[in-house]
Amino acid sequence: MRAIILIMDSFGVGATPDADTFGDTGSDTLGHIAEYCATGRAGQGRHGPLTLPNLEQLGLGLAGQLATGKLPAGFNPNPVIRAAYGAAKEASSGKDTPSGHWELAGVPVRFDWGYFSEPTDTFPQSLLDNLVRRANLPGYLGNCHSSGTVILDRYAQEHMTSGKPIFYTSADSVFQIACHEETFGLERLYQLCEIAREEVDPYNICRVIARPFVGDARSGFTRTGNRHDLAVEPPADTVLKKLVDAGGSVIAIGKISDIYAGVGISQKMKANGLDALWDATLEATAQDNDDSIIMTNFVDFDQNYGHRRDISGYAAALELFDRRLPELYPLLRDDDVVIITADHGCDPTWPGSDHTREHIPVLVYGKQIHNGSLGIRESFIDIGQSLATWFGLPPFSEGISFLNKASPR
Ligand SMILES: O=P(O)(O)O[C@H]1O[C@H](CO)[C@@H](O)[C@H]1O
Ligand SMILES: [Mn+2]
Ligand SMILES: [Mn+2]
Repeated sequence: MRAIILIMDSFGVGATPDADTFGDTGSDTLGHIAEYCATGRAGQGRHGPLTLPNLEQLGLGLAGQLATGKLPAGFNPNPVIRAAYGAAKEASSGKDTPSGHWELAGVPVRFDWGYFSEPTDTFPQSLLDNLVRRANLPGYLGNCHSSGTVILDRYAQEHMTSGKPIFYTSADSVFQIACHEETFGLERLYQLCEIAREEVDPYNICRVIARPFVGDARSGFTRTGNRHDLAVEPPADTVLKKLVDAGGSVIAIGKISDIYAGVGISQKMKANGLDALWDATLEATAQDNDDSIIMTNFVDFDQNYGHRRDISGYAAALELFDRRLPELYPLLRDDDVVIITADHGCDPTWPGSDHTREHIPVLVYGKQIHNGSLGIRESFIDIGQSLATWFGLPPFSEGISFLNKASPR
């Protein structure tokens, strides 16, 4: 038996009851994209209503309706349903990527991460001094909150001439370092991030992220697929770790391995871009790998469209994802389950550039699945608990399974 878990990074389906504590009441990644499409306000590079026929059959529109009370614009109120569908609230205190991923693997993050919250002069001087000394740097640029593309417009040229790395953060518990792959060097950036990982540990920071880029002032600067996240380890055993400990395997595609700090991962497949991530997912699913979890993070939704507040881009990416989905079906076996979900929201119509506190969709497809509503799930932990049940692993102390133990072939 296998579980194929597809994380549509940042694809929320409507604000949770606790969204007010995050300033996110009314945010709705799916609902707002659908509304903008339906009213002709998402027409760059695409046109018309948001068209996701395959996800609709898995209950996406109804999951949105469960979360918000309102069917997303353009969705059929009575679709043919081929899956179990629901929407889940988050138990973790943050709305960041690791919290979301760890929680859906059974391990919520109830402690508070450390944050660098000052908008400018953001990082403690002693941290900056230690980095300059230990990595032998000529200084640094940034030292502020910023979107990762905006900060390149501001500092990339100066970085190239001075050799000073760009340090920045966001509302997340992150220390991000942007450097030019050629002038600064990719390996040197990774080494700097290793040092930074050690230096931010006392501040309880979840991730150090290498954000390499290429280009020049004339042709513009672009970030590359060589991003690398150095996360701390999950605070308890995830369902991935439980499966590997029991002799199964976990195939991590895209940034999944980074997010779980490599813990509970048997094999990594890197891929850059939605199509390449789909190709890798299909390749892994086509292999004979019984007793395994295949897990893919589709980061583009978040990184290229959600944070960039690019509504048309997000809609087009969803439509591409939906078009590729049917390629998965012929590769599935009778004792496989597919779970399509997310880790938080990132409503591209929302002010600012950060994540939004939202329900995630929980779409569950497989021959052994009873189609129909799973309702509102109290936490993402239900996904991890369901996987523990499915694979016959030791259960988590909380979370309610929506799966039965798989009947093997
Ligand atoms: O603006 P960029 O660099 O894409 O940063 C985004 O990516 C980081 C990690 O997900 C978050 O801090 C978020 O703000
Ligand atoms: Mn994320
Ligand atoms: Mn993000």
